[in-house]
Amino acid sequence: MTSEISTDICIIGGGSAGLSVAAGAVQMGARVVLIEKGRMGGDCLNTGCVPSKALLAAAHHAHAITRSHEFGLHTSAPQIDFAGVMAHVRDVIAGIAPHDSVERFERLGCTVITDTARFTSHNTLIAGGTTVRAKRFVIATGSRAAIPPIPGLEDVPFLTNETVFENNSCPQHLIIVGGGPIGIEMAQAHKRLGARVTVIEQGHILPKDDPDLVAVARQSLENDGVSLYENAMAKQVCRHGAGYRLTMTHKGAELTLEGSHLLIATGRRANIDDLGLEQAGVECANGAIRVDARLRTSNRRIFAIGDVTGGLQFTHMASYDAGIVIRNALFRLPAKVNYSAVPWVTYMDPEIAQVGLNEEAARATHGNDIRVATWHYAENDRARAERRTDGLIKVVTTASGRILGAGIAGHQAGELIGLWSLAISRKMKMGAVAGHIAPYPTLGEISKRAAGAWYTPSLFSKKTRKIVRLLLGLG
Ligand SMILES: Cc1cc2nc3c(=O)[nH]c(=O)nc-3n(C[C@H](O)[C@H](O)[C@H](O)COP(=O)(O)OP(=O)(O)OC[C@H]3O[C@@H](n4cnc5c(N)ncnc54)[C@H](O)[C@@H]3O)c2cc1C
Ligand SMILES: NC(=O)c1ccc[n+]([C@@H]2O[C@H](COP(=O)([O-])OP(=O)(O)OC[C@H]3O[C@@H](n4cnc5c(N)ncnc54)[C@H](O)[C@@H]3O)[C@@H](O)[C@H]2O)c1
Repeated sequence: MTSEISTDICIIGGGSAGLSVAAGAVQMGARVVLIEKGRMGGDCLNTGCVPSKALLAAAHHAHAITRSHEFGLHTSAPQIDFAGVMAHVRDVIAGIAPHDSVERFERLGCTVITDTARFTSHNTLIAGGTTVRAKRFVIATGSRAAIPPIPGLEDVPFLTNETVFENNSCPQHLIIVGGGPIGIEMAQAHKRLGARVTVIEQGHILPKDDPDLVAVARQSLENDGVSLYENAMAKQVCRHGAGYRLTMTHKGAELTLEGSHLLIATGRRANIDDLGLEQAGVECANGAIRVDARLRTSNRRIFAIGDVTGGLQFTHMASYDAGIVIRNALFRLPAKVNYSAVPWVTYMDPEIAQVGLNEEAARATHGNDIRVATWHYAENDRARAERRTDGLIKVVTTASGRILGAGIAGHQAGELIGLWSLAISRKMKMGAVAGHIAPYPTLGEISKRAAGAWYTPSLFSKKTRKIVRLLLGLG
């Protein structure tokens, strides 16, 4: 049976991006059709942020137990029930799922079609037996794991983010190809849950982060016992018994590893195939949908947001993009994206967080006319009390003190980065952060002290001392 629907907005993809537009638009009075071919909630809920953070939470708990003696507490080593850990992961997903469910979106007033969408013309698509005509479309079809051209890989089964959370038994030896956020989070999670773990990275780990922060991450992984091979090239993979044999070159030598499990985490590929983009007049560039600053595609009535645009691939960016689309599509406002204050966090322990420009990027855009202020966790009383003294904050400013970027490697870095995100988006100077009152003893003082450190050279200079002595001399 076929049917036809005419609507205001039709959204393809029920992940973070699509759901954010749908929930906003329908509650603002638009008629919304939402089409999802798989699980509502997309990657973030089912195979991304939520399961990875739930797995990491279990891993960090296990690790904390092993450190109990540092606090004068004596416990035995944690007994890790890997299947139990995975049950916890699934329980966390199940707890959040109702919020992203078909039922909730139908209650909000959306028409939800659970099928695959494909454009048939500039203003029509088909999903299952339904033809949808809409004034505006939003493509939010996300991304999937990109598979690198390693000889032999096409002939062996391997894990990606889509399958790694379905594994119920602890890998004896997990080999991870790719040292980006997925590879590193999964490496630490599995190591702390009892697996032997090896990471093979063609460059250096966490390449999008500041090298000073990455050094903290690398040390932590090495302390945990993760084997890291950086600047290593995987050459060949094959089956070996029930596991895998991987050959790589590293520091000029050829090495062979044998592992029980293989996880590929080498980046993402936008979901643009079989969408009928040609019929819709939507152009792609570099394997992703090309959009302008208003997130419009080459067909001005079709927007694209989230991972499918190949930009910054985070859930918070999917929601941010959704807000821009709502302003453009519903209110006809020419709202444009501004990505100057986008934070991101890798949730290893300690966390690695960045917002705005790191030192290298700031030098590339502002030359050497920048200043860098740092402060170390070891100088923070709360960090000492918690025995979490590894790490630092690094803030980059213009010569006049306008904040360009901040990076934090340390306990709760993800919670601390919000202040800097606000500071950059509000174009604040270091004085604003230096002048605020931070409660004692909190890790938040690290931010204030970094801002204070920025003033140290001028505050405690010969000139200041001269002025103070002069003023005191007045009586
Ligand atoms: C392991 C992992 C951990 C991550 N951790 C974090 C994190 O901690 N923090 C963070 O901010 N980000 C994280 N991310 C990134 C984050 O998950 C993504 O940026 C986000 O999910 C992108 O949302 P999206 O809506 O663009 O795409 P998706 O979530 O991929 O949703 C797209 C949806 O479209 C559907 N679809 C595709 N094609 C069609 C079609 N033709 N018809 C109908 N439906 C279709 C898909 O089934 C899917 O449900 C992580 C990603 C991974 C893989
Ligand atoms: N905490 C978070 O916010 C979080 C967590 C996980 C994922 N994500 C998002 O998902 C995206 C994808 O994550 P990712 O880690 O898969 O991708 P990524 O692109 O960030 O990192 C992939 C890494 O794999 C390496 N690589 C590529 N091909 C290789 C090869 N053949 N051999 C060895 N190494 C190779 C790259 O050099 C790179 O370091 C991230 O960029 C991020 O946007 C976010």
